[in-house]
Amino acid sequence: MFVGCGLRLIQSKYLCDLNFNCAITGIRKLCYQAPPTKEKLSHKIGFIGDGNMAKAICNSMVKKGVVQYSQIYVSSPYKKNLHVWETWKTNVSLDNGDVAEKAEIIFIAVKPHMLQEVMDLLITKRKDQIKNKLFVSVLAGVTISSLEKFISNFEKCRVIRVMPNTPMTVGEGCTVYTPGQNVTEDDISNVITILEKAGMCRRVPEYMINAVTALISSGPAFAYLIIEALSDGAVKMGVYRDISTEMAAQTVLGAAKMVLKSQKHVGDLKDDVCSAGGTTIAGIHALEKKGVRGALMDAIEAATKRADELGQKAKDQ
Ligand SMILES: NC(=O)C1=CN([C@@H]2O[C@H](COP(=O)(O)OP(=O)(O)OC[C@H]3O[C@@H](n4cnc5c(N)ncnc54)[C@H](OP(=O)(O)O)[C@@H]3O)[C@@H](O)[C@H]2O)C=CC1
Ligand SMILES: O=C(O)[C@@H]1CCC=N1
Repeated sequence: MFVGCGLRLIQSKYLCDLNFNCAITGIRKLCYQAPPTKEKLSHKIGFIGDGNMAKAICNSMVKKGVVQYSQIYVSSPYKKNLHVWETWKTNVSLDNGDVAEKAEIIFIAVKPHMLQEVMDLLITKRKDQIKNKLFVSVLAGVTISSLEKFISNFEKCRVIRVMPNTPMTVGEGCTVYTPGQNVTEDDISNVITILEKAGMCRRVPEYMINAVTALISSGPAFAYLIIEALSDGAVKMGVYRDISTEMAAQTVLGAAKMVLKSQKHVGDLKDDVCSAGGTTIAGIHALEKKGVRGALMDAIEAATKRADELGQKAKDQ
């Protein structure tokens, strides 16, 4: 079928195949195979850690009707942090043990360096009360084997490592997950019900997850920087700031949708915009002279290496 086709055609056909969920094998097939999701969950969902990621997951679940705020349990040692959760009428506690004891699906959403302290306290204070739970880690870099070291202290507990991103707040998230051993199909179904309603959700083998963390979890920050810089350029050339930022964001959003929906290779889409002797190719030349592609590749490499380091630190603890 592809004999004599250019690489771009093969790649764009490949993207279509992925979109239509056909003709894929091996690890790629694994990425797209998942148990069916559910409409709603009746479980109590816990968050140990009350920050940006916990809020993004909680609010996207509630917005999509997967759970109600009354099903959410959240803890932080700092009362001031819990105020906003109280206004949502979730169940709050200053003791992580309460959340681990009451909730059935528990998101660990603290910073990676806090993991040891948090889990050691749970083991010391609540080991016998915490049974049959599903722990879901969003910690950058921290491996399933590091997590299972702690989880194995609690009877019949299981762990899934997920890597989400904050755009799930607006229903445009991108999340990956890797199940630990002993996780059931129903566990996976419950977790992807939460994640898929908030955007794209794919399973990946664990060896990919740090690079994917760089791409999808750090990626929004890279995209914000690019949008801000595009807006700065327009301001420099005389466009008002408020409209330039809005237009820069909509342009990036539109370009992203073209990549996902047009079934064309991303390079062909770029070429479609570049008229011979026109404005765009002049801009592309300026970007290439500054090494923008290399800079973005370096950003993914640096963020991946940092996730590797965070994972190593957690292992060494
Ligand atoms: N932000 C993102 O886009 C993404 C983050 N992640 C991961 O999510 C995790 C959380 O990140 P993020 O939400 O950004 O971080 P935040 O700092 O916003 O949230 C962590 C929260 O945990 C609180 N906290 C501190 N100590 C404890 C404790 N002992 N028990 C319970 N809570 C505690 C912190 O309080 P205080 O601030 O007052 O110390 C803070 O509010 C990290 O592991 C990160 O790698 C993954 C993907 C994307
Ligand atoms: O910067 C961080 O470490 C976290 C994890 C990925 C996105 N934010």
